[in-house]
Amino acid sequence: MPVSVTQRSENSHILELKAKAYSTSHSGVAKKAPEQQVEDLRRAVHARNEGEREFLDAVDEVLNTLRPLLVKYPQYIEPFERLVEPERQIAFRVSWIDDNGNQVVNRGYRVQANSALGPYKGGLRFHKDLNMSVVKSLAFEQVFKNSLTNLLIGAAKGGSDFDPTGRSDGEVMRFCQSFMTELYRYLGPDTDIPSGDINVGSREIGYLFGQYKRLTNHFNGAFTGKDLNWGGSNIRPEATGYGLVYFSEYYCNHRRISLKGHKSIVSGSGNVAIYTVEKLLDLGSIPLTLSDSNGYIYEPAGFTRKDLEFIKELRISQNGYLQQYTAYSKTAKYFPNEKPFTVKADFAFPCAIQGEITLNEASTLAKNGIKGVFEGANLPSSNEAISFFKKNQILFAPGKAANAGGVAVSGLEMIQNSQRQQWSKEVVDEKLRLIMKDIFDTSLKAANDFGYTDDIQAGANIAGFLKVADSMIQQGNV
Ligand SMILES: NC(=O)c1ccc[n+]([C@@H]2O[C@H](COP(=O)([O-])OP(=O)(O)OC[C@H]3O[C@@H](n4cnc5c(N)ncnc54)[C@H](O)[C@@H]3O)[C@@H](O)[C@H]2O)c1
Repeated sequence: MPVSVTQRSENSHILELKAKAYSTSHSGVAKKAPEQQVEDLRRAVHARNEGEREFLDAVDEVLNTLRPLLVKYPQYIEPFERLVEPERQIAFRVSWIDDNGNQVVNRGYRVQANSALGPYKGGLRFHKDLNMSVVKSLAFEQVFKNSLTNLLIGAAKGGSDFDPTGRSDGEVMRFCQSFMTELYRYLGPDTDIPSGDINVGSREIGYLFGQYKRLTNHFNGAFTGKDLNWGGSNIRPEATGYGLVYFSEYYCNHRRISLKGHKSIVSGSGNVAIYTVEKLLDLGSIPLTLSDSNGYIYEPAGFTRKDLEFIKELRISQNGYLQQYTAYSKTAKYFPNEKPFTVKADFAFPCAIQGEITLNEASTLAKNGIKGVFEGANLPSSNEAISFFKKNQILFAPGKAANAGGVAVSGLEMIQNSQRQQWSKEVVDEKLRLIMKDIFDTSLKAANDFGYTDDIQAGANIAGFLKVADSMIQQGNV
């Protein structure tokens, strides 16, 4: 039997035995040294996915930390080789009619990365820059994240290059209906359960679910992130931001530092950023910034709860660009076309989009004395930035662990749906807190077990991988 991550240090001799058994049974096939096999695999993945920069960066990020494990226990090289190839990739035309009667053609995607632990699960994103490489990178990342939640969910990601900014409700609805008319055949409560992501909130989930129900004649839990009235979970909108701050608190406590009374940079101003700021305020921390794709706002004494309520309203209004905040606040400064990572602060919470922290931003953050970077967004830091943080003893929590609260509460929504129940806010929040604690503890233990001390990025990759890989081995070569 493969051993679970939590048993791993006690049973490391079992892994050694399995490694020996594996090398004996594969002695005729695996002639090359494991180091060479891993390097060959890396090259093959790069050649097969040439030009898919985002996807290859995501694979390299994981492989960099898994390499020692794969070399020591080569029985895991084969499952890794299968894991980097998504089980299914769907790309499709989404044709719809805008308010002026014109035809618009967009592209839809769903990448079903891995189902070793359960039905595919992961968000849908509507963003003009979305392409197959980005979707594959996010789906790959989701494999490790979902594994860490311990909720028995597989991994997927999807969306479209449709940009809902400035579109009417009617246009968004017609787009969602056309999108779902193709995607519905790949979904279902035991098959694939999407939720929201950038620009896909409760309005879009409503339109998508409505069309799914019309086409399948089933009212079931094929979506999460639903409205509370028809099967949503309490705390789902807040879950990613709250979970991020809980996770950061556990990491800071471990290093005997505190978020309380310290200043934070937050990027983004969407779902994740807003509830990150809300929870930071609960803890007595001082959030200084928020941003969108046009620039950032800086509130020198930190946002108050009243400021946050204004920002929430701004977001709901269709033209809610962040710049409008300066008409409300006399003290805030707005910096067009800039990112907030030049502001001097103790902690950074990137909560907008992938690739927002490159080596440039990382070194500026370090010069300004940053103590920790906790990712609310998926893949916001480049691989060079991550190495830089680690070399400079800056705490770094990768999104796959730190922002897993969103998918975790989606998993709890699935449980509530199948039981036809709705739990209270307090119950869901407590479960969220425990899940984030468990992810932190599991990642820390895996890091310790494999010689990475408290490197949570390495620990999260190892713990997330081993559970999926062991399950893949048990389920045979499929
Ligand atoms: N919603 C969730 O539950 C969840 C869970 C895990 C991870 N995430 C990740 O968190 C991030 C934010 O998602 P969200 O749900 O808050 O989405 P959202 O649509 O609510 O907000 C997205 C934010 O990103 C900003 N943004 C978009 N493009 C940008 C660009 N090019 N440069 C700078 N800012 C840009 C938008 O202005 C907005 O403030 C994404 O990386 C997403 O994948 C979300």
